[in-house]
Amino acid sequence: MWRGGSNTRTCKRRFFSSPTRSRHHRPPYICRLHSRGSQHLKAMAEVDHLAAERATARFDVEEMKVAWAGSRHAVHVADRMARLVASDPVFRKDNRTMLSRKELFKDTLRKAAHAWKRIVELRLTEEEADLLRQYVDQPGYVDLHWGMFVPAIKGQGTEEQQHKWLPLAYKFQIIGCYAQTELGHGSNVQGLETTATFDPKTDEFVIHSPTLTSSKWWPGGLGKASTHAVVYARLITEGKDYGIHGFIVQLRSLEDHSPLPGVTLGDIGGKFGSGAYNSMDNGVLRFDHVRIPRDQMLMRLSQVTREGKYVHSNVPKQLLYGTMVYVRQSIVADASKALSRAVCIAVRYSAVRKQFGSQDGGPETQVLNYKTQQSRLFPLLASAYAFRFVGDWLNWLYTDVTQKLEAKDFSTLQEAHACTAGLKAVTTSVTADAIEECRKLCGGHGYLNSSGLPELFAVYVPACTYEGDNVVLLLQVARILMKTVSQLASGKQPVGTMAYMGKVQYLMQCKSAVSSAEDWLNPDAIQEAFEARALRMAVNCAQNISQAASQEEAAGFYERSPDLLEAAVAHIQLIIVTKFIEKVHQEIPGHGVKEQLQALCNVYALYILHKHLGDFLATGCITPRQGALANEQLGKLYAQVRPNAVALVDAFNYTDHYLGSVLGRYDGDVYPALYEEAWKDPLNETVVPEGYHEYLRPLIKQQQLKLSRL
Ligand SMILES: CCCCCCCCCCCCCCCCCCCCC/C=C/C(=O)SCCNC(=O)CCNC(=O)[C@H](O)C(C)(C)COP(=O)(O)OP(=O)(O)OC[C@H]1O[C@@H](n2cnc3c(N)ncnc32)[C@H](O)[C@@H]1OP(=O)(O)O
Ligand SMILES: Cc1cc2nc3c(=O)[nH]c(=O)nc-3n(C[C@H](O)[C@H](O)[C@H](O)COP(=O)(O)OP(=O)(O)OC[C@H]3O[C@@H](n4cnc5c(N)ncnc54)[C@H](O)[C@@H]3O)c2cc1C
Repeated sequence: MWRGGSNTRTCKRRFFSSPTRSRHHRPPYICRLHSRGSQHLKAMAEVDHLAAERATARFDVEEMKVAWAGSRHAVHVADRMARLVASDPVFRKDNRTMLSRKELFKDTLRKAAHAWKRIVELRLTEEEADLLRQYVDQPGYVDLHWGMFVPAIKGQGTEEQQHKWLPLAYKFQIIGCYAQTELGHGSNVQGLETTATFDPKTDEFVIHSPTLTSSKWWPGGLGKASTHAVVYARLITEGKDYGIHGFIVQLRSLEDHSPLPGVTLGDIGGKFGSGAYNSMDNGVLRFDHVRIPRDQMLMRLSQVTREGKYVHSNVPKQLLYGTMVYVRQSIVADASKALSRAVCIAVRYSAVRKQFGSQDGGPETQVLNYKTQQSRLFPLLASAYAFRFVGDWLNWLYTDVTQKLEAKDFSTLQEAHACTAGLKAVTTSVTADAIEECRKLCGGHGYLNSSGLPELFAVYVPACTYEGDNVVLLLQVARILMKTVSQLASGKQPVGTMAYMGKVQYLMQCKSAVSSAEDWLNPDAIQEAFEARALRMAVNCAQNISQAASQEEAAGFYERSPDLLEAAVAHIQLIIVTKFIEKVHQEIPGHGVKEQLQALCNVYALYILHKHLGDFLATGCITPRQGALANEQLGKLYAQVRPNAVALVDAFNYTDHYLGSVLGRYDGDVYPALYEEAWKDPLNETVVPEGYHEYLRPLIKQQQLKLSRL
């Protein structure tokens, strides 16, 4: 029932079925020096400025690529798709931040059309097509069409409805978006105001926006591109409001793209940053009594009969939220991609950049050698790997839950909701902050658009808000935690990622046995500390809520919500640490690969412990001395990561095109690239700037005149 999204890692479905493939190779970087700006620089031969760094790696990078990507097949396909995109001039993106909004939007339409043409020509599989979409790396209507419109129909449409609408969507004969959020309500889905009133006389629903605040507001692809939408509206039949349901509504003519009668739509305007999410036409939509046939209500979960009777199938009504659950799990996988891109740029540049420390005219110190740089950067590197592995696990969980739902087993619905909501919230918040930290780690040059980091940040930050505001989602996790704690007394054994709570007697009083820094390398010591902290924080919250004198539970929850947020974060961090530990316990081939992952796993866990030391100490599961030992061990781990750092980011296997950063270039030759990039700015198109004769010259002349009068 949540057959919304396919697991693209395993899906081999071909859009078209011939095996013909073209091979593309990474073009060697040619340093094209700008004619005006760099006459004094000689064209340089290709040099690997990071070769010395790569030589110090103590593991097999090719095998680490496999561990990162998930399989040899995944490395191969990703490699092929990345090169295919990088070698195609239509997918150029280095000028993106200089385009006007209109140019950027047209460029997005062009890229999407070209991508589709290549997908058809090369007969790519769904897995390959999705990778191609990712490497094109420009948000656009196709994301919502494939990522939400199609999944909503698959998950909430009947067989008949799928049969009718999906072939049209698969061939782009219609373009769809997901129109849920309104001007007045986004987080509170039950508060949406758009109405869908059944008219038994004509066998139609009348879709209407009764107030300004009921205007649909934000849906991506709605503003300019979509012909159709899945619209969420209050279903009213026989005079009764049955709450939110999904409806397929045509918005624009399939002939000339003009809005259909009764439909008002447009783009909601420019967004944060240059380039970035401005390629997306987030839209506004109002309905004035628009009529659609009854069979365009998505009727898999509930139906309205010809006579207007409302019938709800015997399934949980939360299945209506299935599309959001699907996208939330894919957002976790995306977090590791965005974070690893930022970290790749910051690590490579930190290895190239030198400041201070020159002795007797010798070279200065690579900034990567500063312990402060390492203590800011290596936890982010470890987090990228942690998010990658927890993302893989979440993808598995989602697939598993989907299969269970198909068999009408709803027992894991709550687990899926808690994990997708919580992991979406934690990974996106950490990633957004980490991209900004990587910008600072790159010093002044990180602030240039050509570093790639400002745009990456601007395009990424809305992930903290869309698909559920992170605070709202963490409060959902907290509610489930409180429910689980309250059931412990009745002897009900928690399952899945909450199973550790079943060890309540032990975890509430255990004391860590760590007595040396090395003891923190023991995964059991880490696991126990994280479990004890998460459980004790949850139990403390539950006690405080119940003690909130004479208050109702909801009021107590409201009062304690800041603490509940922290308890939810602790629970989610435990999941991430657990999944990383489980990953490292698996058989991992390749010289030194397992050892590196082990080190990164320890960095991730001990960094969290160090950062949230207050939580661990307050709940009493570790002592201040044990906290200090964890920090001591962390320092040793950073030293262990240092010689491997560049190779660890090479293992992400990103092309220079995808990274889109002069600072993160594979060859580390950043200075000529920075220099060259500066000259491409439109301001440098003329030597004397436009406006000189109007504003600068008169000013200077006026001052000169004043001076000459003195
Ligand atoms: C050319 C190239 C072609 C390429 C071809 C490629 C092909 C490949 C295809 C793959 C493509 C993939 C692309 C993916 C890209 C995706 C891009 C995404 C971009 C993102 C754009 C953004 C979109 C949006 O933002 S959409 C709008 C999102 N909105 C929200 O998230 C709203 C948040 N609010 C809520 O979810 C709810 O209001 C909530 C949960 C806060 C409260 O709900 P409520 O109904 O009021 O309920 P409540 O009382 O709190 O809870 C009741 C009960 O229900 C349980 N619950 C809640 N939610 C769920 C759930 N989701 N699942 C299960 N259970 C749930 C809750 O726990 C309560 O339980 P009980 O306590 O037991 O009653
Ligand atoms: C780039 C982008 C793309 C989007 N794409 C789509 C799309 O394709 N389709 C679609 O339907 N929607 C889309 N959205 C809308 C998005 O899903 C909503 O903006 C999101 O769900 C947050 O809802 P809101 O805007 O109502 O925030 P609000 O809920 O108004 O949040 C405002 C503040 O209130 C706080 N808050 C709210 N409720 C609570 C609470 N119960 N307890 C404590 N604090 C609370 C929040 O934490 C936040 O700090 C998109 C949004 C963005 C930014």
